[in-house]
Amino acid sequence: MEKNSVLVIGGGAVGAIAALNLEVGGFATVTLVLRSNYEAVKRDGYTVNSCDHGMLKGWKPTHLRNTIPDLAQETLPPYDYIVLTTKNIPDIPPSSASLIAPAIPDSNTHTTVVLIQNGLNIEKPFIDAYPNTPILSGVSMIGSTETALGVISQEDHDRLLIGAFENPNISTTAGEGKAKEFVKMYSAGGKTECVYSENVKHDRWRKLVYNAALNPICAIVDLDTGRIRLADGGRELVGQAMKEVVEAARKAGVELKESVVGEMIEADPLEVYLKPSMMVDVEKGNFIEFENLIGEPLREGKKLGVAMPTLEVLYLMAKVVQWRVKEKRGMVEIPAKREMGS
Ligand SMILES: NC(=O)C1=CN([C@@H]2O[C@H](COP(=O)(O)OP(=O)(O)OC[C@H]3O[C@@H](n4cnc5c(N)ncnc54)[C@H](OP(=O)(O)O)[C@@H]3O)[C@@H](O)[C@H]2O)C=CC1
Ligand SMILES: CC(C)(CO)C(=O)C(=O)O
Repeated sequence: MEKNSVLVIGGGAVGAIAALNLEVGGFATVTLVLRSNYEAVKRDGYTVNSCDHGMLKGWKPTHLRNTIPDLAQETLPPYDYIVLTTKNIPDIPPSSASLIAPAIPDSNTHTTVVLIQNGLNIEKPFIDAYPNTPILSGVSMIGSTETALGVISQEDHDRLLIGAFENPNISTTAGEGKAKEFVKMYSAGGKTECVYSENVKHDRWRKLVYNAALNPICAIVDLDTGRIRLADGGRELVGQAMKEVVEAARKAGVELKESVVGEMIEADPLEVYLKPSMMVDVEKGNFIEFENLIGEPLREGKKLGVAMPTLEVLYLMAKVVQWRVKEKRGMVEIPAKREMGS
C-alpha cells in the first residue's frame, strides 16, 4: 500500500491515539489539527499513557497545525483521508460538516471522510454538503481522556469498527473498498483492533445503548460507570433507559441481542471507575454531544411509535446542562438578579 496523506481534525482523547496508530503503522503521513492544546503539543509533544502504546513522552505526528488547511488558498493537494475526531455538537456552530469545507476540494471524489465520533445520523449533513464524497463510520470503544493539555490517558484497548455509511450517490463496493483500505492503514502498527464492518447501522445503534443511556446518566448524576453500578437505583435507571434504546433500534430494523443491556452496563471493568465522554465534558465545562447521542435515537424511536419516557427526561436534562454551559460562556442573556420584594 502507498502512503496516504491523512488530515486528522481534533487531537484530543480519540484523535491523538488515532494519529498515533496511523503514524505507527507506516502507511500514513498525518497532519493533525489542534486547538486549545496546540501550543502545549507544539512545545512539548504529547505525553501518552496508553494501555496499547505504553508511556510516550514528547510524541508528535508528522505535521501539526492550529488551522484547518485551506486547499485553495495554500495551494495544497487534496488529502486522501480526512478523519474527524472533534466532538460532534450540531446545536453549537460551526457544524462538523462546515468545519472541513476548506480542506475538501470542490465537487470532491478523491478525499474520503472518516467520522470517528459517537451518535446517530451524523453522516447526513456530510452527504448533503459533499454528495460524492465517501463517508466512513468509525465506532470506537477506547476509554481515552485528555487529562491536561497534550496529556492523554488511554485506559481501555482501542477497538474501532470501520464501515461505509450508506450513500445513494456512491456504489457500495467503492465505499467498502475505502473502508477496507482505512482498516489496513489503521491496523498496520499492530497496536489496535480495527476491523471492517458491513453493518454500520447496527454498530451505531449498539453503541447507543451505552451512549444514549449510561453516558448521559453518569454526566447528569456525576457518578462514573463503576459507582453508578454500586449506587442504589443506579442499575435500574440505566437498564430502563437502555431497554428503550434497544426497542427503538428494533423498530428501526436493528435487532440487538437480549444480552446487550447487561453487556453495556458491564462494558467497563467496575474498578476502573471510568468516566464516559459526556461526564468528562461536564467536568471540563465543555458542551456535550446530547443531540446526536440522545436526541437522534429519541426522535427516531418516537417516529416509530416507541415509548421512551426515560430518554425523554434524559434529553431534557441534557439540554438544560447545555444551557448552563451557554450561560457560563455568555451565550445567553438572563434578567439581572434583584432582591426579593424589590
Ligand atoms: N473519549 C472516548 O473514550 C471516546 C470518545 N468517542 C467519541 O469520539 C469523538 C471525540 O471525542 P474525544 O476525543 O473524547 O473528545 P475531546 O474533547 O477529548 O477531543 C476533541 C478535540 O477536538 C478539538 N476540536 C474541536 N473543534 C476543533 C476545531 N474546530 N479545530 C481543531 N480542533 C478542534 C478539541 O479542541 P478544544 O480542546 O479546543 O475543544 C479537542 O482537542 C466524540 O464524538 C466522542 O463521543 C468515542 C469513543 C470513546
Ligand atoms: C463507551 C465509551 C467510554 C468508549 O469506550 C464512549 O463511547 C464514550 O465515553 O463516549
